[in-house]
Amino acid sequence: MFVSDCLGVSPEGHLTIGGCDTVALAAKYGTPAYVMDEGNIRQNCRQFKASIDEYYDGNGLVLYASKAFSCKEIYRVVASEGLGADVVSGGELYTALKAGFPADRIYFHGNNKTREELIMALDAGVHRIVVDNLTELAVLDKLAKEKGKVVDILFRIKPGIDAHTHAFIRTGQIDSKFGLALENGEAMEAVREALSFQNVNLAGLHCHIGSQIHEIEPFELAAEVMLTFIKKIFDETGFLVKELNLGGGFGIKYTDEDRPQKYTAYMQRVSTVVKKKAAQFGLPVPFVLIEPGRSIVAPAGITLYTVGAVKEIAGVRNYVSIDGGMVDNPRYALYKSSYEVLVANRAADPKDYMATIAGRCCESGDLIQENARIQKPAPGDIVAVLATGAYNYSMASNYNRIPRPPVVFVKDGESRVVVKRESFEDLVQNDL
Ligand SMILES: Cc1ncc(COP(=O)(O)O)c(C=O)c1O
Ligand SMILES: N[C@@H](CCCC[NH3+])C(=O)O
Repeated sequence: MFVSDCLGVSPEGHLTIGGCDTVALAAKYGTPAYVMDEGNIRQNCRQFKASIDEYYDGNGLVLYASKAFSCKEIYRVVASEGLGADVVSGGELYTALKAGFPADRIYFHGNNKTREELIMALDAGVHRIVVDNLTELAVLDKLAKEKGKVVDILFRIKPGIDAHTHAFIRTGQIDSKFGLALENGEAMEAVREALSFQNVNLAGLHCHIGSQIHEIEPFELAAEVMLTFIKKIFDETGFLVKELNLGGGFGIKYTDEDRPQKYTAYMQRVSTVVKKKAAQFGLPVPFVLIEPGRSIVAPAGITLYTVGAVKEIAGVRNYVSIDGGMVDNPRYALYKSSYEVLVANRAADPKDYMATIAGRCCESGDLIQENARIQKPAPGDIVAVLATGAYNYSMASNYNRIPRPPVVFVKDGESRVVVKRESFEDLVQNDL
């Protein structure tokens, strides 16, 4: 019935998540509020883990790409499910460490890590630093030398795959700010340099072709390109790359139009390519990592808002104003992303009203959805936007000095706050 199977409707016609009534949650925690079903997050972690174990014969690891949603509790949850984590900034690393996430399961990414972040990662003893470019490689080797360490690295490679997704979230093609290109010899030059350096150890390669991808073929192509590069490295230098991180990017269902692939189908088809190519090249199958972010947390989350004014502009459109907007979910403003929206206190009623859901910022583009079909709302109703568990809280801002909403975890009918609502005092705490 809904885009995510953690959602349902109560006998009173209220939307439920993780066995909790969303109208009661809105009354208890206020709105706007992010609500996430911990059970759904854990189930997603388990599905990825089980399928990587099955298709790579236990020779693989799932990393949670924590840019999708980062707070202390999510690191605790994914750590307890046996996943590693991909962090992309000093802030994410700090949060993970504060949550007690084991450093030896942390992979540190970023296309322009600062010197301070590299030092922080070295001091923390993260498992791998994913090096983006030659400048970073040289800086890292020097920093590791100063600390008397040898740091294990992966190189981020652009496999030259143009995945079918929004241009802003496509990353695998040569015209991308991320990583080292194969076409112009830059990637091979980086490998040779790393092999000549004393304080970096080339543990493996990484690629990530983009996000919200529904086809499996681009992932198969990327795996083939990466295996071919591993073979080229072996032939030209004699060095055997033992670890291959194939990134994240698996699409999820935001609306009924989305047709995501089953993750087991992805794992089955991509592992077949990896094994086939390794056999063809006479090389051992590398240790394989994947980095899902969105697909672990997005389906588990919803955002609850309260309706303010409803402006019906005859012959133009109906604006339904909510008490949040681009500050807590900038994805429509950025990418025109589609979402399913409904009135949570009348979830079973027909969606017979066309509404543009407008936020409260001083921006005409502050919209959550245009011309969406929802139940006709009245002021005071609770609106739910579905599948907001990824890239919502993590991309939220304080524009117009609006405090960020809380994050509430639900599970089996119980709820608890894992991130408190920001207060006005929080907003001024760094002001002098
Ligand atoms: C390097 C890297 N890994 C993993 C991810 C996670 O992607 P997704 O949330 O689409 O699974 C991203 C974001 O696109 C990324 O840049
Ligand atoms: N933030 C983006 C995805 C970027 C993925 C990170 N590399 C989104 O909301 O879809």
